[in-house]
Amino acid sequence: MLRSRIFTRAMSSTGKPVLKNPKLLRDKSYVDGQWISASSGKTFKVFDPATCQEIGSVPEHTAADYAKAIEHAKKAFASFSKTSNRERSNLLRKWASLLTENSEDLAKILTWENGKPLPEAKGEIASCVANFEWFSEEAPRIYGDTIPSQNPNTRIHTIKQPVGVCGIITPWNFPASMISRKVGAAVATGCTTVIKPAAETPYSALALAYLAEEAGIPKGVVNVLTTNEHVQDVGREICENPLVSKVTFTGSTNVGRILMKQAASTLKKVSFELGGNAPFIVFEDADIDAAVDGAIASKFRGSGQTCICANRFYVHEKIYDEFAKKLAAKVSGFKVGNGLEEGTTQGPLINEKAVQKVDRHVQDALGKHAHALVGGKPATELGENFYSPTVLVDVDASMAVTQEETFGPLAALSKFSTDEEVIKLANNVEVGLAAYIYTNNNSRVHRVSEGLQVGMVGVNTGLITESALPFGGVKESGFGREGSKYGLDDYLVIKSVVNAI
Ligand SMILES: NC(=O)c1ccc[n+]([C@@H]2O[C@H](COP(=O)([O-])OP(=O)(O)OC[C@H]3O[C@@H](n4cnc5c(N)ncnc54)[C@H](O)[C@@H]3O)[C@@H](O)[C@H]2O)c1
Ligand SMILES: O=CCCC(=O)O
Repeated sequence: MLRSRIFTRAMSSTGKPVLKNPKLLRDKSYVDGQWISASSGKTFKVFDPATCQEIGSVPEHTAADYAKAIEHAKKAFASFSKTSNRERSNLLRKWASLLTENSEDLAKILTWENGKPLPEAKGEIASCVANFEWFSEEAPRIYGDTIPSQNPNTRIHTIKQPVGVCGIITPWNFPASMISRKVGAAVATGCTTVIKPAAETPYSALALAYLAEEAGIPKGVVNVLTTNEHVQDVGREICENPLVSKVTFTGSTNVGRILMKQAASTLKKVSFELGGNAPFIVFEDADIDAAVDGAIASKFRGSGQTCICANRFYVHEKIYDEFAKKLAAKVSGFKVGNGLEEGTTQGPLINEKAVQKVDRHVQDALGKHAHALVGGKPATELGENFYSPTVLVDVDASMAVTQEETFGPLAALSKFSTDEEVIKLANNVEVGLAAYIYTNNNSRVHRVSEGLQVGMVGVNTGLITESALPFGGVKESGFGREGSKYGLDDYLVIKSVVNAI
């Protein structure tokens, strides 16, 4: 029954999504305007996390293959860095409109390899379009300054120039939008790129490369190469190759630490978006129904696998029981299944390891004194990568879920009584990406937002991401801001020109 519904909706009898434009599904890497295999001829397999069926194979590139791509990107930089800002703006606009034209197909590919429900995948593609449009609007406005000198016989002005070749390393949880936020800024500024997508989700990245080619982005500017077993050597190559000027990475804090050490050898510019452990705080004066909706949006998007997902819920003791009951009721109404099936609200996790991590957090909490209002175990009847959306109550700071990012569909609820107490609890972790607060007290909004050690605060909303938002964290969640009016800064260097007259 389940499979037949999936197949009638989006799949052919061969198990591949029915695409209007089959050319979007690429099984080669894109380097210097050519579609290439790995120099060894080796490939690796990619699997659908919902069915565990093979999707296909893509090239298994070595560090030496990436080094060649970096050389091409360096060569392309010589001319691309000299193009006009308007020209680059137009290229980004064209790329954005091709994404819009192909958005249904791109979303299907994304769901197929990542598992998220199709409506969420469509939302992710729309966010890529928004990122490219945003940066196409920023590109013509890269201004320098005229600065009054202390010396009456000297004039100072600054120009902003592209930093150079950018190494881009991205995760599987947003296989398209994490690339678009980085490559959009790179193209806007005149940088060239070598992109390493996650091995779990290479097809969205390759489809973006295909549309870059169609948009007329010059060869060597956008290079996408896939790798799986060589990831550590490739990471080292990107970080240590002297032709690369900047490394931008989204992923886990532990890998961020490795890359930062490696990039230190050539003192590259780095910007890192790393793991989070977002607190979601509901004060006693909050609109409880709105807070429940916000909690669902923040916690369960991507089955809990976004870096800004709420991870720790702190609910005021006066409204705790009501909030918990309402949240559990909504979560029990979720439809868990294959993301390509109509009506699915929760897809699978990316792999078995992810399921094990969620279960470790759940069992640790249950083994202490937490209780499950809903869920609490893997949903093996749906497939090996599914976990039942879970709400736990009576959670406290002794449990792993409050200290580590779960990255899965587990809402863990603790009680608090005072503002000071909850701010302390919220800040008692090493990371600081996002936080959410629900309150109708305006002075509390300011006090608490200012007291939280994070890069982004959602106030009475569980959804904060958009291209206008300076996206990024503090503490061990990394540094640098993507999107927004600041999103180009990491791809530019300021040159000061001092002119004696
Ligand atoms: N801050 C953000 O914007 C953001 C966004 C998405 C994910 N994340 C974080 O990423 C984590 C989940 O994603 P993940 O499991 O893919 O993380 P990950 O760090 O394991 O992988 C991210 C990327 O790094 C690559 N990688 C892994 N080891 C590497 C190495 N030694 N050298 C070079 N590259 C290497 C992977 O192949 C992938 O492309 C979560 O902790 C999440 O919070 C953060
Ligand atoms: O994982 C990163 C979050 C990205 C987003 O919210 O779109």
